[in-house]
Amino acid sequence: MIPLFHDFTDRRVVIFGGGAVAARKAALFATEAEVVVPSLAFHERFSEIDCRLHRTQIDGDLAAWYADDAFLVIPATDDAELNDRIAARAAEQGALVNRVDEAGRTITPSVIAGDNLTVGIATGGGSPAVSKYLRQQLEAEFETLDPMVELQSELRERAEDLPSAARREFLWDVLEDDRIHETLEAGKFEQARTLAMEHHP
Ligand SMILES: C[C@@]1(CC(=O)O)c2cc3[nH]c(cc4nc(cc5[nH]c(cc(n2)[C@H]1CCC(=O)O)[C@@](C)(CC(=O)O)[C@@H]5CCC(=O)O)C(CC(=O)O)=C4CCC(=O)O)c(CCC(=O)O)c3CC(=O)O
Ligand SMILES: NC(=O)C1=CN([C@@H]2O[C@H](COP(=O)(O)OP(=O)(O)OC[C@H]3O[C@@H](n4cnc5c(N)ncnc54)[C@H](O)[C@@H]3O)[C@@H](O)[C@H]2O)C=CC1
Repeated sequence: MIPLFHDFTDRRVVIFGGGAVAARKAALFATEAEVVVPSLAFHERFSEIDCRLHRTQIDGDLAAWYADDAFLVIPATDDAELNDRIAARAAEQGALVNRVDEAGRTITPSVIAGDNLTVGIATGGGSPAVSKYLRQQLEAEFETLDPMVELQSELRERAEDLPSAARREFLWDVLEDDRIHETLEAGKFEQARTLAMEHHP
């Protein structure tokens, strides 16, 4: 499987079923997309998620109707046979389908989303728990690496006029300077920038 990052702004995501798994998917996609959730019942977590809840009984025709203008459809009911039907009707409408009860062609990774840095982790459906475990391990690194992206973006601009080899060396000297990592981790961005500029040729 090949990871591909997609901007979900102005995309519609329809999640069928309102259980715990659906709520986790909704929390992720609602950060960008317009999320609609048809279901008979809704997990309490939905009260904190910015999405539209439609209380309804789902069948194949309704699934096709919802899928018509959806970019991504997530069949997330606890009824595998119903999920099969939703997936088939959504695919007919040309929507992407993310099954939650088996590894299909599209899967949701574990995500760490910083202000600047995004990490997505998947195991091809082999072990979602390992994806989650690695996400938890990497989250600690994020406190430094997320602001590091901001710093590096600035430095790339400041180093625009350097010959490309010198520019690359400057950026890597900053990346490999432990003092700068520690300073960023302490939340002292200005000080990190000053230390970084010491490497500027
Ligand atoms: C194929 C996939 C389809 C998809 O959902 O897109 C899928 C399928 C299934 N998951 C199952 C179980 C669990 N899923 C999790 C957790 C997550 N599952 C997620 C994604 C995916 N899950 C896709 C593959 C991702 C990959 O390739 O790694 C994550 C990463 C993203 C998210 O969903 O938000 C999220 C972690 C988010 C985070 O916190 O970082 C845990 C861990 C836990 O709960 O502690 C368990 C229990 C332990 C275990 O089973 O491993 C079952 C059995 C259900 C049953 O038993 O009934 C199936 C169905 C099957 O395997 O047949
Ligand atoms: N991808 C993942 O990470 C995981 C996937 N799963 C899979 O996800 C499925 C869903 O899990 P949960 O959210 O825990 O289930 P759940 O039982 O909490 O939620 C199912 C939801 O579907 C709704 N529903 C069922 N049939 C309906 C119908 N005909 N019309 C309208 N609404 C209907 C219910 O009202 C309920 O809100 C599980 O069956 C399992 O196969 C489970 C754990 C993790």
